[in-house]
Amino acid sequence: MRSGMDVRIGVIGTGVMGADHVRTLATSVRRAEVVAVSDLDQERARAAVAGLGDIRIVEKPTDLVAAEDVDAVVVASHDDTHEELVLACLDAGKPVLCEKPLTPTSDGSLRIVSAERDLGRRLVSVGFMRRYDPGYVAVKDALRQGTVDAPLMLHCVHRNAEARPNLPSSALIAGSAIHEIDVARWLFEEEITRVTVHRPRRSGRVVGETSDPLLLVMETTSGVLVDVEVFVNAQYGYDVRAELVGETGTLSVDDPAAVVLRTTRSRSTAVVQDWRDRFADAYRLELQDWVAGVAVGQQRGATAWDGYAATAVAEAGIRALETGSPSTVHLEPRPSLYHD
Ligand SMILES: NC(=O)C1=CN([C@@H]2O[C@H](COP(=O)(O)OP(=O)(O)OC[C@H]3O[C@@H](n4cnc5c(N)ncnc54)[C@H](O)[C@@H]3O)[C@@H](O)[C@H]2O)C=CC1
Ligand SMILES: O=C1[C@@H](O)[C@H](O)[C@@H](O)[C@H](O)[C@H]1O
Repeated sequence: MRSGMDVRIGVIGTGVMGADHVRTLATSVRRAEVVAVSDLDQERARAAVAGLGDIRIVEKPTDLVAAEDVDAVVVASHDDTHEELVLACLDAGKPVLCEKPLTPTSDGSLRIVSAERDLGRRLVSVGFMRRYDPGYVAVKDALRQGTVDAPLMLHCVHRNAEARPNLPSSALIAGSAIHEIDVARWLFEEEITRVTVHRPRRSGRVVGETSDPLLLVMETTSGVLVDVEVFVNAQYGYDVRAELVGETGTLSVDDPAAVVLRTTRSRSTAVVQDWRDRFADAYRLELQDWVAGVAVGQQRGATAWDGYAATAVAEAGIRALETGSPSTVHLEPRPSLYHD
């Protein structure tokens, strides 16, 4: 990294999330300069950089990783491309912020953990942005200060307005509930050991075979219970909430709606459409912290180990979904590189 200079960033994948990250980095993150993007779909790449100044489009993502003027990389392409691209970044010795999930399988994440361990320094951050959401951060701070004494349970709601037809049921766990998996590990600073998945009556609004909604129940090492309702065809909007129950009180994270409308004997607030509205601050703060870390040679946010552990829990959840029985989480020993 060039000391005192802006961090020059390349973004791979300029779809929904990648285009959002390009715009946020280019307009709202200090010391960040987006110099290049790459997408299989050139049209999407062009649209993502339009009006943002001099950002070049690189055809092959591996050329972007290798480019001399790229200091650090954001990976926001499809899940099944993450492993190869993150490993290419590690090969090139470049910091990388990879969108969640780190990889679709825990074996793939372990290969990244091994490569990073061999390198002897942490370069990988995973896009678990809720760690930056002011509501979740306030809960973590309150928990640390002992405001509600020891945690006993965490109740979570995770609803999307609608999902694509025939979304695999496993995606409710590996694509959506993986955020709650990460939140629970991060809040309680302990691992999840067992997952049970219940299938309530299926919503008649689901197009295709998806089993929707699902209810996950997870247990942590010390016995905290975490339940997550995942409902990706909830129709009315995007709704993510959580309530932590402690020994002396509760801590809730609700949708931070800005305006309360009172009219003709009613009181209402809007429900957002999707995660880009709900977590806009979290994405910006995550990118800001990542860039600040890259500038001083520090890895920030969720690590490759966190990415691996979350995927291993999601895998246990998918086994539980398929078998109808509780499933134990298998984790390899945590390398010393990830002990702080
Ligand atoms: N942190 C969060 O809240 C969210 C994270 N995500 C994650 O972000 C990633 C992207 O998701 P979306 O933007 O929703 O998908 P998307 O389908 O809108 O965009 C993905 C883009 O990647 C491109 N792409 C695919 N393979 C590529 C390759 N090998 N090289 C270059 N470009 C390639 C596609 O052409 C597409 O433009 C996924 O990993 C997803 O799980 C998605 C939504 C929210
Ligand atoms: O990661 C995300 C999406 O992929 C997923 O589909 C949504 O359920 C999550 O809330 C969002 O943050």
